[in-house]
Amino acid sequence: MSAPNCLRGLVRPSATIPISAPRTAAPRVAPIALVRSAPFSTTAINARRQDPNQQGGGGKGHVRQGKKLKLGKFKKNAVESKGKPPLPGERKAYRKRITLSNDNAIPVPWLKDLDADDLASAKNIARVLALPEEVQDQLRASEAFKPTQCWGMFRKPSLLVRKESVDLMNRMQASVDRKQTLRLVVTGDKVTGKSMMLLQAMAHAFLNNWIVIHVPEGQELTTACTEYAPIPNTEPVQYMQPVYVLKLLQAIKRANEKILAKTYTVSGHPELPQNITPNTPLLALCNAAKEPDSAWPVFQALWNELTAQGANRPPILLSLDGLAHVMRVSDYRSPAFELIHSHDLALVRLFTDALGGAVHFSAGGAVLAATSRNNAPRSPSMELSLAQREAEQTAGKEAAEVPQKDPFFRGYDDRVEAVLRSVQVLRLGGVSKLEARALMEYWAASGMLRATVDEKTVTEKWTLAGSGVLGEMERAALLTMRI
Ligand SMILES: Nc1ncnc2c1ncn2[C@@H]1O[C@H](COP(=O)(O)OP(=O)(O)OP(=O)(O)O)[C@@H](O)[C@H]1O
Repeated sequence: MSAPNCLRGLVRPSATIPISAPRTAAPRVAPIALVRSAPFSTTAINARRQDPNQQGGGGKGHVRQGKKLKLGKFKKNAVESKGKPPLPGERKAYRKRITLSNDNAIPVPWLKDLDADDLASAKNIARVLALPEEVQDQLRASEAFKPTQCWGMFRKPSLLVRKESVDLMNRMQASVDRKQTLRLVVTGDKVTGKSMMLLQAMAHAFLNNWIVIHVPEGQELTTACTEYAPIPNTEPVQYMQPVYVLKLLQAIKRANEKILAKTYTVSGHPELPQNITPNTPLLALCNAAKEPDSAWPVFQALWNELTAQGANRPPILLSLDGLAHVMRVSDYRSPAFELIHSHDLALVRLFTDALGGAVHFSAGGAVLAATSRNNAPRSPSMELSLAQREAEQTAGKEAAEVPQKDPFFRGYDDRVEAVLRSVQVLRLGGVSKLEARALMEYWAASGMLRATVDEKTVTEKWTLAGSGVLGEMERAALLTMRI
């Protein structure tokens, strides 16, 4: 209300009080004391409500009594704040969290820990063996366990020794005996146990004092989710991924600490931030990488040391899961905004060179890769090369026709074919009924399978799981128990 109106309201006599009420003979005095001012109000309706004489609608103005249109009556109440939002990376850490033990599972009395040569021994086929604690730590540091696997259901992380496991470990052992490098790709249908086969190879390597370098997900290198920078003086230009390499170096250090402390450099590395002289433990060399900036030069120095010819080195296992991701053009772009081929990323190049046979380990070793069916881009050249190698491998046993390129398809990649020209292929399928029974007996002994394990149940689950595909068997038998 404006100021003049307010003042007028204060002095105006009320309409209900007669100005000349006490008509007496007394001299007329202006009845200022009797004047009642209208109550202060903000609107005409309020003024009427506050005025007792106007109650009941006696006034001239119309007060609407019925329903009123209320805008926004269905608007949700503001959501209450539910505390602190998760920090960056917290959700991902939760998603990738690995639980290796379940206190509610029954301990299996007959479960034995793995020994150095258990995985290479044919007498252990169709047996379930547990991972020793030290190896669990090493595998965890290398990120060999996957959140999609069923580790969190049992008291102790254990694995089934398959016919193929023994075959692979024997090939690895034979290559070390001959001081050669086994180059092999594990492939097969969905959830047939390819990642688990890599894990078994790593467990065998750790138990036999090899140095293990493992790239847990090929896609982390090529989907443009980590920083990259061109490496000076490389032609054609190669790119380093400093943050990823620093993480990898730390994983290598944690997983191979004991063996790196006992292995010494053969040459000096004055180019590194911390001057490394000959005869320094490789562990100290790994420790020289404190910042992403120095990670790639340190990794290169470590790799040169590990592959130094004539030096006293332990056998080396280099492995990668999700091969298809590194067998294609990556999502990174060059300064000219052209897509970068995965093999121009220095770390991927290092792996593909080793898989292609360009690297020789002085004490022998293995370069292993596993394909994945869960999350993999199409790589026609990789598929074709693996099919060709497989056909060539079986050619001696049966007359298999080697698949040829489709002359009308233009999506083949020569660089991929060159890498996979001479690799061995290990195809995984379902397990035998004997192996399936061993695993089901372990599930039942742990209290996770509430059925009598007999011929009928084993056959039922084995058949339901597409002839013993391990991931499917878990789905058929343990799905209800999955945490
Ligand atoms: N040797 C084994 N012993 C016990 N369990 C196994 C073994 N091999 C595979 N499994 C189980 O089978 C499931 C699938 O295994 P894995 O993750 O290795 O499959 P994969 O072939 O790598 O799958 P994808 O095709 O999705 O990449 C896992 O839950 C794992 O626990």
